Amino acid sequence: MTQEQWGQLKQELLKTIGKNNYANWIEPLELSDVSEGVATFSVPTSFLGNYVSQNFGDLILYQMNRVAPEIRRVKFSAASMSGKPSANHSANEPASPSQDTPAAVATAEKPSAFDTRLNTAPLDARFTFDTFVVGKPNELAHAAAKRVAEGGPVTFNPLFLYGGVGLGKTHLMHAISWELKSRRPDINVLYLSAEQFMYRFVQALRDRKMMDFKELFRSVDVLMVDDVQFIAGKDSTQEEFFHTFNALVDHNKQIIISGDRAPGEIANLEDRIKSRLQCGLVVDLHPTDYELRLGILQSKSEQFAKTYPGLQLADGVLEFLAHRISSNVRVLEGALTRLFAFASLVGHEITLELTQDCLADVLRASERKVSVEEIQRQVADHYNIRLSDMIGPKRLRAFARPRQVAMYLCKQMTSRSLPEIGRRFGGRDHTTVMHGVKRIDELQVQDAQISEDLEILRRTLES
Ligand SMILES: Nc1ncnc2c1ncn2[C@@H]1O[C@H](COP(=O)(O)OP(=O)(O)OP(=O)(O)O)[C@@H](O)[C@H]1O
Repeated sequence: MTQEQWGQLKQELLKTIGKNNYANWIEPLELSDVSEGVATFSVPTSFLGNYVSQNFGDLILYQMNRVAPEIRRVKFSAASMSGKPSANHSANEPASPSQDTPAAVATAEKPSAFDTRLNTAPLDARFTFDTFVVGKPNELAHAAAKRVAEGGPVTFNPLFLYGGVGLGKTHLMHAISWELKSRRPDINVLYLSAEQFMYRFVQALRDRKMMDFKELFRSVDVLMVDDVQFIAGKDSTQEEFFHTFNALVDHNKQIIISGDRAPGEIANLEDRIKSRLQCGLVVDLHPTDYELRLGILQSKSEQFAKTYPGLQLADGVLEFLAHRISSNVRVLEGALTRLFAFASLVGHEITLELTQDCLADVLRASERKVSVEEIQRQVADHYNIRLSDMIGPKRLRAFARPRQVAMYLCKQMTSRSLPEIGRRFGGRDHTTVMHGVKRIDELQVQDAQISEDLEILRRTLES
């Protein structure tokens, strides 16, 4: 197992356990040695080693075995790779006790993993309903998740949550799980990613423990499977998933599934599974809008204020970020974390200027590239006129005003020069464009309708 192979394998792990778990638990691992069938990882603390070993140890071993079948064990050692002492140990101290994850050979002597418990990814303690900010784009998904989390009679089965990257699917699933566990500690809730399902299934096949596997999955009261698109194209796993699904539904057990798109749109997913997934309630998490982003930023900055007491946040900073970072919530959160950490380091109030400095790269990356054509199309739509009339020579006010609005937006939202914009508007001169831009600049303060139009158009174009 080379460092390069480990690097590739980490990417697999990222897909399996999600970005949050990955960043917390896998990223800090350093592969320090592979010899005599044992892969040793250096970890910064024995706590981390312990945790990774318990929760991800066999997953790591399984993944490693795909490229290096000779590895029988993975070991997590709190001594650093370079031989330097770790934070907790002096150079002369022996390395802290490492935590070994037994390989298939060793597990054979132990009680089967299926007899004890499932080694699934742990729930993130921060992902609760309390910390989930609700807005228009996610209110339906939130309401459905809340309903399921009440643990009452099963009304829709399955609940299928879908949406783009970083929009809160995993957060909602963990929240359901936390809530169910606190309301009904007696019931058996199982949360896992679709890849973990596959991994368990493959392991059961390999260890000839299919009966245990089936029993275990059929004994849960609530089954949650995250990122179901992963099993697309994996025939035997799909087959097993289908049977598990049916057995649970037959016994009126709640199932909650998430995916990156609607069931019908997942390529290479068997039709019978698609149709089962569509049987219950299918709800999607829409891309965030400005208000939701602002709400999330406000809620997160209140939490940060507790970590960094005394740190001042200037007015307008959150609004600026909500306006400028329109990608997913993960990016938004990351930006805020960085901003607070940076400001506390330099001991400075978080001003707009500091924000622009500190987050220059994030802001640049999330600059939405809007084209002149897009703007023209949207504006024509908005004013209900034909595109050709807007671009063409007619001077009627009904066309001239929208034309000026479109020119203004092109100047604001693209990097095109005035002559270039002029060319795209039927070969007009750059002074005409300049005049139009100036006129709209004036009008947006005097005319409430124009300023509202601009706001709507900007938002549509940015989303
Ligand atoms: N409405 C929300 N309120 C508060 N935090 C949110 C909200 N939506 C997303 N987040 C946060 O954004 C981050 C990404 O969310 P999550 O991991 O649930 O996304 P996901 O939809 O599962 O993405 P992926 O498809 O990448 O797995 C998490 O830290 C989560 O807490």
